[in-house]
Amino acid sequence: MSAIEIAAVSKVYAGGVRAVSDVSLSIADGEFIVLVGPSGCGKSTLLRMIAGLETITSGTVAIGGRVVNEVDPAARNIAMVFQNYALYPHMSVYDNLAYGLRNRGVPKADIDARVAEAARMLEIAPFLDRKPRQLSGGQRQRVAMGRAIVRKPDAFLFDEPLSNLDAKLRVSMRGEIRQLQRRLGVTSVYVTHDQLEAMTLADRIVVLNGGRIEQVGRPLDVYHSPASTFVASFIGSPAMNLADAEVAGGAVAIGGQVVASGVGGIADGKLTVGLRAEDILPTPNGAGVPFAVRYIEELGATRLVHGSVEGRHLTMALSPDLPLADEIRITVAADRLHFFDGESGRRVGR
Ligand SMILES: Nc1ncnc2c1ncn2[C@@H]1O[C@H](COP(=O)(O)OP(=O)(O)OP(=O)(O)O)[C@@H](O)[C@H]1O
Repeated sequence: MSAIEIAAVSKVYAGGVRAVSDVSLSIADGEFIVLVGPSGCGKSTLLRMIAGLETITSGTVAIGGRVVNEVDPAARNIAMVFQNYALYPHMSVYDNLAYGLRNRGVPKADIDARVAEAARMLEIAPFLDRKPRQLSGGQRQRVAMGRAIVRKPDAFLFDEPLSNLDAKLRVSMRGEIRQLQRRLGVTSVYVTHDQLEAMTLADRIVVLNGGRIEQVGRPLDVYHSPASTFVASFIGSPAMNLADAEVAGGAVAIGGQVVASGVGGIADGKLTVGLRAEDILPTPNGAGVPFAVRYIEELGATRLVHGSVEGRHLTMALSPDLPLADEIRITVAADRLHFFDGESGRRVGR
């Protein structure tokens, strides 16, 4: 087990693509870090630099206090789990698990014990004699995890390990990975573009945008206090509503309609206001501002109502028990609003 220290790391690929720019991050021993962001934001490149599969253009990566920039991947004592499992098709599950240990000259009795232990933890003991093609996707993913575990690495690196699985299996494997990581206490770095996976797995989320860190924080802190419009629209489903707004004397207006008043700590002027779907509230008896309903999505436990205030698109989440109407009136809890600079998109105020 080891801490990982990433200091001012950049990656420029041949041809001049700047994939990672000046990223610094301290990952504590035993911590589960999830790198999340849209396609092309540089998360795989950053992970591959930690693994040693990609050279580092500038900056340093240290694992367990040792700078590893020039250290071979095999000598970094990390284990990588890929989305395509990377199992040897002609070998049995047992041999897939034992392969790396045999190569390192680990005694047979030791190998047997480690494989048995991993197989028990992952509930793949009945399949040790099978070939990978005789397993389901979820079982193959477990074997890939097992191969990482038996090596007793200083860190696990996961590159979208669940993206080949169907939605239901992804949810259950997500839970398994989280519990396993907690039990083993191995420092882990996990790459995904799925914000829900990031929210549910991470001790801390690292949101990347264009090769730079946009925000680092615990999942709920990022959710409740996004540092920018980019993070606000990326973390959370449905995405946070963002609208141009005018603040004057603590009153917040969207399209001239005052949706909240008594807002403290925000200077008068034009801003981007952010509001979560669940923070837009229907008002009874003609109070609040008119919200024109466009269409509705029934999700079972909640109902997403898409509509607009003065032509500005907003989505609200309502209880399915409430009666439906073409026009509802709404308000917003003043303390639930987020404010962002209209130009830079950075969070302002609270
Ligand atoms: N070998 C390479 N040579 C040149 N450019 C590359 C190379 N690999 C990646 N890139 C570029 O670097 C940027 C970051 O790519 P990277 O694969 O790290 O992103 P990502 O966030 O992991 O995306 P995805 O979720 O699609 O895998 C992209 O613009 C990509 O086109």
